[in-house]
Amino acid sequence: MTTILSIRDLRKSYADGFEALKGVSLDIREGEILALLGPNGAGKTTLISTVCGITTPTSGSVTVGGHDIQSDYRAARRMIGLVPQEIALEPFEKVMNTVRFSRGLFGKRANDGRIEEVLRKLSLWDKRRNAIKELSGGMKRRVLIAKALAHDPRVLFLDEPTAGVDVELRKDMWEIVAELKAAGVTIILTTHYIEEAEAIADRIGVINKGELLLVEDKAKLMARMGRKQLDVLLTRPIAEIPASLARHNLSLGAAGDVLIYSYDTHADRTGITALLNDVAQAGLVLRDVVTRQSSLEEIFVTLVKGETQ
Ligand SMILES: Nc1ncnc2c1ncn2[C@@H]1O[C@H](COP(=O)(O)OP(=O)(O)OP(=O)(O)O)[C@@H](O)[C@H]1O
Repeated sequence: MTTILSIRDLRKSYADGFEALKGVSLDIREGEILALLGPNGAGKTTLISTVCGITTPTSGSVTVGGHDIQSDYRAARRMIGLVPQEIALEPFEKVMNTVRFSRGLFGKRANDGRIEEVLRKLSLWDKRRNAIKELSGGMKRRVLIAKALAHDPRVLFLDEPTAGVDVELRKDMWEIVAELKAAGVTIILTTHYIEEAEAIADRIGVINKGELLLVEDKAKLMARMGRKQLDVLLTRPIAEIPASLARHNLSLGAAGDVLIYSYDTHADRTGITALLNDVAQAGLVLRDVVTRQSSLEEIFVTLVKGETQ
């Protein structure tokens, strides 16, 4: 698969000396959707801003489609679209003009047919003659996307695209992202919503304190996430797990009164029925059973916590 965006040992120290990126390296494949997860202040926006040429890196390099973002910035920028986190739009400007203007900024020749397509896709066509200030918050977000798409970028960055939007608009956004992917656009989005990453990403990257902790295929992470734990609480502690239960791969809690069973929720059979039968056959009496799901969120929290220790 072709690499469209290559980030090498990217570092960013702000004027006050704060190191927001501590050597991030990442290759992004053409046509994929990568979700970047990270707590507040992790460096997600700094990373996106640097790649998009809004922030200057302290060191390291970034190429987009082979174009260096510093020495060949015009060509690099033309390939990129950015939907920023904050809504910064001219309130009195008309929707159509705002989007037209964005296209012009990238030196692309005017193409109202294309602008119409983009506005229709984002359900903004009926609002094209309205001033920005007459739009709802959700529509303003759509305008931000329309602006970012106006020059037909190959790589689209979405910084928290669905923060504070309603469920319907979130679903619409996901659909738009899926359509763009189908059209071959590479998408990098930051999000705080784990379910958003689950719903639309091909790969997931976790960033914390300026460092990329993990980049992994979502399917693999989901497999990890699919693990569930069943705690079988016993009325009386036991010294060891009976041999008749060996096939269930159980572990025994420290106090000897909990049998811990880990299983895959995606498997056809969880093995719970057989386990509980065997537990009863072994003459053990249950006090309670408790299940616990290890989620992507937990994996994320564990990773981020591990870093701070
Ligand atoms: N201009 C600046 N000068 C100094 N420090 C900055 C500047 N911009 C950002 N930072 C700091 O860099 C760190 C990373 O900020 P950044 O906005 O990249 O985080 P983020 O992961 O996008 O967070 P959030 O999820 O809150 O949007 C933060 O500690 C922030 O305070």
